[in-house]
Formats: sequence, structure tokens, C-alpha cells
Amino acid sequence: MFSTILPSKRSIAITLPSTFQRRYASKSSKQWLSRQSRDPFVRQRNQGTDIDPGTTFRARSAFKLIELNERYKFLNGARTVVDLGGAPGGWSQVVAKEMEKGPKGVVTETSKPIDMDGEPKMELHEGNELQLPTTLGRKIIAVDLLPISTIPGVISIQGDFLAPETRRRLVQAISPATGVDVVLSDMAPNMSGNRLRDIDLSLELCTMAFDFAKDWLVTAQETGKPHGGVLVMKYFEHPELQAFRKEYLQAAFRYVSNVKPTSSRSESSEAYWICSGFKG
Ligand SMILES: C[S@@+](CC[C@H](N)C(=O)[O-])C[C@H]1O[C@@H](n2cnc3c(N)ncnc32)[C@H](O)[C@@H]1O
Repeated sequence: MFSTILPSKRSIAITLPSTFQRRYASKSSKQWLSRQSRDPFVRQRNQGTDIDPGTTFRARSAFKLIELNERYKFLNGARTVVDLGGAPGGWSQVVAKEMEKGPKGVVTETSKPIDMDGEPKMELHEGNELQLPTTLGRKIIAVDLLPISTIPGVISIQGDFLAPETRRRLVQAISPATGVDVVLSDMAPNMSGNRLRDIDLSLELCTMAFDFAKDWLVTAQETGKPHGGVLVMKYFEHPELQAFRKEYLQAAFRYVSNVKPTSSRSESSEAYWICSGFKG
């Protein structure tokens, strides 16, 4: 349950920024420092959780995925997971830990080579394939504009997901025989402050993630499980995003839920769609 994962309110102690910071930081950085010092998830990030008491998460956002997965269990038994907007790697760390818990498998996946930084290191010819890093026969592929430093078992591809070349490299890393069990998208545009423009950018990221999911997710029929392939996607509250949910997501998936995890800051309009039962 969440209580075992999420930091309890009682354990929150307030640490004031150092004298230097208090004296010299600008008003907005003071507000930021103060918010960080009061944020139980920032503290918890460095202390690990019951998924791995020793894990230091790279991002506070790891708690959002832990919470979503606690509730919907989409990572249970997943063999191939794609993590869009994966930097600095908090979500991929959670996925890798969850996959380690699954039944042990044999590393059999082969594909064209993409190295851990996403750059092809060498050109291989047909029939001369490389084994990709997998976690016990499972595969995690993370994509981001920014580099993701090595996480064991995670293939990272640096590039713009909106660019066809990046999607081509991503597709190269997927095994066509297995497809993808879970597509995660925590992608968020750099907010410009112009609400309309930010919503447009967010809608564009959601549309591309959905298009990719439609092409690669396994169907409920293929998995023999009612929930089939799952798409977990960040969005920002806006009527246009709700229209997108109705028109596209609800047509392609049997179940679509809106969730605002406890660990998502209340002042942010972000939330997540959990789409399962992919119809294909
Ligand atoms: C909130 S962060 C993701 C945090 C991540 N889930 C974690 O736990 O470490 C959003 C990420 O989306 C990435 N992003 C935004 N637009 C992108 C795009 N067009 N292609 C790839 N990544 C993108 C950003 O670079 C940023 O790293």
C-alpha cells in the first residue's frame, strides 16, 4: 500500500536553507529552496523505498510511477517497456526494479545494435546481431532529448521523440515478435508561460506517444489478459486534452482513467491517463 512507500507526514522535518542561501538567493530561488526543504518526496528520493531500500532515485517523479503502478499494476509481468521522456531516469529505475522482481527469464532478445547512449557504435550486417541489454530477458528502452546516464538493463536513446530519426532508432530496439507491453510517457514540453502554446506542445507530445503506442502495444487478445497493452501518459488539464482523451484514447482502449498521484505537486495541472485494454 502507499503507506509503505510514501513518506509519512510525521517524518517531515523542515530544514532551513543555509545562511548563504537565505542571504543571497533571489525571491524565486528562495521559494524553490523552501519548497524543496518541505517536500517529503524530495527527502524520500534519497532514502529509497520498499521497492528497494537502497535505491537513490534520480528524480522525485519516480514516486509518481511507483504510486501509479501500486494502483494499476501495469508493470507486473511486462516484458517490454518503453519510457518516453525518461531523463534523468527515475521512471526507468522503477521499471528496472519492478522487472527484477518478475519470474526469471533467459536473455534471448536480439536486435540491431544501439549502444547505451543511443548512438549506433558500429554497423552490423544482417545475421550479425548483437544481444541488447535486458533485465532477465525483458527490455526497457528509454528515450529523451537529454542524455540518461547508464541504468543496468535500460537501453537509452537520446533524441527528440517528435523526430522520425529518433522513432526509427526506437523501433530498431524493439523486438517485432514481442511488441511492447507498456508505453510510459512522462514527456513534458519546456513551458514557455504562454498557456495556449504550452497546451499545443503538450497535445503534440501526447498525440505522438499515442500514435507510437497504437503501432506497438500488444492487444488484450494477444496477451490473453483483459488489460492487454497499457499506455501511461502525462497530460496537462485543459479542455483540448479532454477532447483528445474522448476522441482518441477512449476509442482505442477499453479503460481510460485520469489520475493525479499524491506525489504530483498540487500547484501543477499535470495528471496521468492510464489506458488499458488496447483494442488494436
Ligand atoms: C518530467 S521529465 C521526465 C522525468 C522522468 N520520468 C524521470 O523519472 O526521470 C520530462 C522529460 O521529457 C523530456 N522531453 C520533452 N520533450 C521531449 C521530446 N520531444 N522528445 C524526447 N523527450 C522529451 C524532457 O527532456 C524531460 O527530460
